[in-house]
Amino acid sequence: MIAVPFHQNAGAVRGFVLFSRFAAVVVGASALVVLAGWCWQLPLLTTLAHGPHAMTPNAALAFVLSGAALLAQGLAPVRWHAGTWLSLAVMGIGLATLGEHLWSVDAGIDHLFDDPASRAPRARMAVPVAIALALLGALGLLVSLQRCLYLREIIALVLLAIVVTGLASYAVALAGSISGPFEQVPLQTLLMLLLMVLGWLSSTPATGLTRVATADTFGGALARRLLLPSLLLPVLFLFVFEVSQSLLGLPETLALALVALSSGGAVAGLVWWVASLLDKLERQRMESALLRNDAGTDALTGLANRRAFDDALASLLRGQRERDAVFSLLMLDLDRFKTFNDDFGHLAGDQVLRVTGKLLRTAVRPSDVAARYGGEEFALLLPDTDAAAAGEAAARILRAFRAFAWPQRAVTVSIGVAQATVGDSATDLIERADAALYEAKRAGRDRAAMATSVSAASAVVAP
Ligand SMILES: Nc1nc2c(ncn2[C@@H]2O[C@H](COP(=O)(O)OP(=O)(O)OP(=O)(O)O)[C@@H](O)[C@H]2O)c(=O)[nH]1
Repeated sequence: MIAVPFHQNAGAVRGFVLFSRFAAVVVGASALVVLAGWCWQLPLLTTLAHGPHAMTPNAALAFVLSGAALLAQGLAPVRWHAGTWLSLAVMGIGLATLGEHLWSVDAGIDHLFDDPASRAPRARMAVPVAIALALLGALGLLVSLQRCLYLREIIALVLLAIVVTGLASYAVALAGSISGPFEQVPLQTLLMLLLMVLGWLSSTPATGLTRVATADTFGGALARRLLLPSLLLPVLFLFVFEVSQSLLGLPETLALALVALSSGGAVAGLVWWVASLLDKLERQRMESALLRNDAGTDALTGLANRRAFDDALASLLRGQRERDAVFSLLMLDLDRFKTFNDDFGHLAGDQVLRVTGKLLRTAVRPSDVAARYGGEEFALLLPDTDAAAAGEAAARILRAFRAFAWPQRAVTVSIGVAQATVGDSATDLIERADAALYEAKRAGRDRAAMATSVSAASAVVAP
């Protein structure tokens, strides 16, 4: 069972870990076949992939060890496990060969699988392979030890650069002839290296560079789809360049124009692809925002519903605790609404509630929260508003109700006003505003009352 950290895409994390095991098995098994080829002198097995050179036995041994180290990495949670030692051995093989190249000595590392009777010529891996294996061992070592994250990522990037340059040389070779430092590097070595580097990076999907590629975000989705193709694009461009020159016989300027055209096309394709992904994402975001709005809206009045009001109140109380932010609450109740319903019917009553929604929305600022609290009761949350300013807002609402041309008969409203005080809970504040509303009703309706303190009776504002 693979533990998936928060914000990481579970499928991607599992996929990366499985890929790392797959890479370990494929590389380890292929390198074993090459070793078998050397042991039983079967040249066909030593050159698995097309190329002028066979993989040397000590390079194959290093890949077997590295594959085993990568497999052990997934199985052992401790730092110093078999994988750590195996990675050290891989590094040792690379460094020893490098030493032989540098000081022109024969330390015996090239004769590990020689048949003593046949006096076979030495099979020394090329310098780029020795460097790459030393780095591969170091990469495995650092991943196993869970140390030096940045150094680890730098080593992985250097290795990828070596592999891509080598593959690019092969792209040139496919179209013409290979030359330069990668002349003696077998293609299978490059492919095994690529698999191993990606395998080591994938074995810890929640850290370093791979963390972005497994993130459960748009960036993660993008990285998963684009990183590998962008690594291989230079190989493709070089191939196009060489084919157009050596196979098609095009002049260099035309070949360059072809490469420019294909790279422009590739970039345009990528931009289009990213744009279409962004477009899809934006539409999904808008749809879910609409759904969220529906869930927080009262169907009859279009105001915020009770749930949205509770959320807004909780957030304002948090702001008050954290930043000492001032805000006020108005509780409103339509006067004698039962009689209105009885006299003119529920449908006319519903129409009054709709108009009330419109009047409240126009009477307050866009940043205020106007909600239907329940039945014919409404609530207004006024951020950055003290009791005096909230009293003015209440007076404005009363005037708007009086000024409206109600079709059946005049409809009035009573309002309780309370400013939030430090230490208030939602219930405290609502109870104070309700008590003030009760005072307004008791004093004759069509008026507002202020809650003067936490416990004291409300001061009635004259209509
Ligand atoms: N038409 C309609 N009426 C509603 C709705 N929700 C609640 N009511 C009515 O609102 C009325 C509220 O009546 P009461 O709570 O007695 O208060 P009131 O008649 O307004 O009297 P005071 O509040 O004391 O001024 C009830 O008759 C409810 O049926 C609604 O969605 N539509």
